Amino acid sequence: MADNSIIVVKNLVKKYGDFTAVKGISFEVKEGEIFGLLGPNGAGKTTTLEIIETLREKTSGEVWVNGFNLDKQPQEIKNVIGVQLQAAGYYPNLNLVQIIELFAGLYNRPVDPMALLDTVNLREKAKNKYKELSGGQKQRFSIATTLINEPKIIFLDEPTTGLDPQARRNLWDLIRHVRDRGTTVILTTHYMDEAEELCERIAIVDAGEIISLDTPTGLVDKLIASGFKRTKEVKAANLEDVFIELTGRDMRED
Ligand SMILES: Nc1ncnc2c1ncn2[C@@H]1O[C@H](COP(=O)(O)OP(=O)(O)OP(=O)(O)O)[C@@H](O)[C@H]1O
Repeated sequence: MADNSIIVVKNLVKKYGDFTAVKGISFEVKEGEIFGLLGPNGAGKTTTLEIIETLREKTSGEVWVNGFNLDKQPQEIKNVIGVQLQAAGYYPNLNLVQIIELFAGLYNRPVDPMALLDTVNLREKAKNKYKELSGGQKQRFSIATTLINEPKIIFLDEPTTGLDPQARRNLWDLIRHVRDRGTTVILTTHYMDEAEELCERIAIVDAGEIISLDTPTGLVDKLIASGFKRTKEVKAANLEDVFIELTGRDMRED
């Protein structure tokens, strides 16, 4: 294991009955990086993530997180990771501060809810209920919930799905900010631009296998070196550039 690998996955297999969703994958995530699992629907990204998070049983293989073995030290792993708490929406009558306090209680940790809400730019929504937030605000709040226990690693499953371009950029900035504070980030996405923009290294997952793993530039260079040529001429801007240029980078009531 390389010294700076905070996650090590070896020959991980997950079967659901007769169906093998994860087919013996191996990869390492380095401390302090943003690592992406990129792949189409059903590739096995969420399954892989949730096994590492101790939320799903694996069929075989080995996993270490921060040096802790998944089979022997799951509680130690839970203590150093932050997961998105989907349950936030189950508390319709609690406001954001109360939800944070509730989860901090579960983690048995003191927390400063306003400081945490500041991190994700939601201070002014502190007294609002979760259901009153927009899609982008919900996503930001869900990132805040990963940070409650001051984890070494956070896991984000499709963090920007369903957001508009401004909100996506805002969330990318937030994820980079979290990483800059020293937290390792592992995320899943099926957006190429997100992986390219945000991730230091990407594992491309398809049908339960890692078919390539490298930096975004490394992946593109490999393809070019193989003789690949685009059939269509590429313009210096794309439709998303047009949209951002016309509507601006400012956040909406996301
Ligand atoms: N609990 C389960 N029982 C049976 N099959 C499952 C279960 N969870 C996932 N699968 C199957 O395993 C495969 C991988 O699913 P997974 O959710 O890990 O993919 P994914 O890459 O995260 O996809 P998506 O991008 O759609 O979220 C899929 O074919 C899915 O139907």
